[in-house]
Amino acid sequence: MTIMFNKASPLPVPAAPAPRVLVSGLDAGYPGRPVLRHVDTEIRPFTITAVVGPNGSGKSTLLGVMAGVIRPSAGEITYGGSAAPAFVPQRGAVGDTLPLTVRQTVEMGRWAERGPWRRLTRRDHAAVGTAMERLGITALAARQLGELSGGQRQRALIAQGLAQGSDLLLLDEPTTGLDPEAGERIAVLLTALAADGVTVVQATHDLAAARAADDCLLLQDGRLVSQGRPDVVLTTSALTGIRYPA
Ligand SMILES: Nc1ncnc2c1ncn2[C@@H]1O[C@H](COP(=O)(O)OP(=O)(O)OP(=O)(O)O)[C@@H](O)[C@H]1O
Repeated sequence: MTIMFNKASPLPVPAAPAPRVLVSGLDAGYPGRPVLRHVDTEIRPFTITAVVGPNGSGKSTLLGVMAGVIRPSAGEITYGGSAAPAFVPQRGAVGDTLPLTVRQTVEMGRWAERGPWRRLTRRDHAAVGTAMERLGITALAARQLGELSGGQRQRALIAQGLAQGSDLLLLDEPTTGLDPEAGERIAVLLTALAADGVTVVQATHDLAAARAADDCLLLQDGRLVSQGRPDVVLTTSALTGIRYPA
């Protein structure tokens, strides 16, 4: 007797989602100071990508290009989404002597859409309130930025980014200089944001944060020397090679 099996038709392989950011052949830097050279990479949507590398390797420059504040000298950057990225600069780059309350700081996140001089609408206030709540800083709303701890100030800056309502959040060293508890709080928050559909890219010197990311980009002297899962990128030899303490 011959038993005939129906040949199973192959299951359709789900297509990988389009990258949220696609970087091809990118060169960028500053007048008279080329930094990034021939960078090719893509940022997967709804993930956390850690950009790592030694001081001066070009992490902030890459974020600046993705944020649209540094113009590439060659190559292309394309976005798989319509919302402009929200950029959260290094905490040290934001003067802590500015006479701004936490609420005013977060409200500045609405300026891109509203402009600095127009009154905020009810929708703007709702976005600001939601961002402050999400970051656990509602009770600090009336406090001056300069009176806050490093972790609180960092959360105010992330809330400002969130208030922009973008699904692409670019953060420059969000946990640098924070105590482990404050850093962990931010790490948990970024994970929750990614789960809610935000694509997160963070430049970081924090090895724990890099290891917890979905993807890592390792820069050295402006070149992307490795990219992929953290366990593949952050090998002992790679970390020794870039003079990170392993
Ligand atoms: N505004 C600027 N004008 C000229 N050169 C700059 C400017 N900003 C950065 N650079 C230089 O570009 C190079 C890359 O700097 P970048 O800030 O991107 O590195 P990084 O990896 O983020 O460093 P770090 O870990 O210290 O923050 C460095 O050599 C730096 O000195």
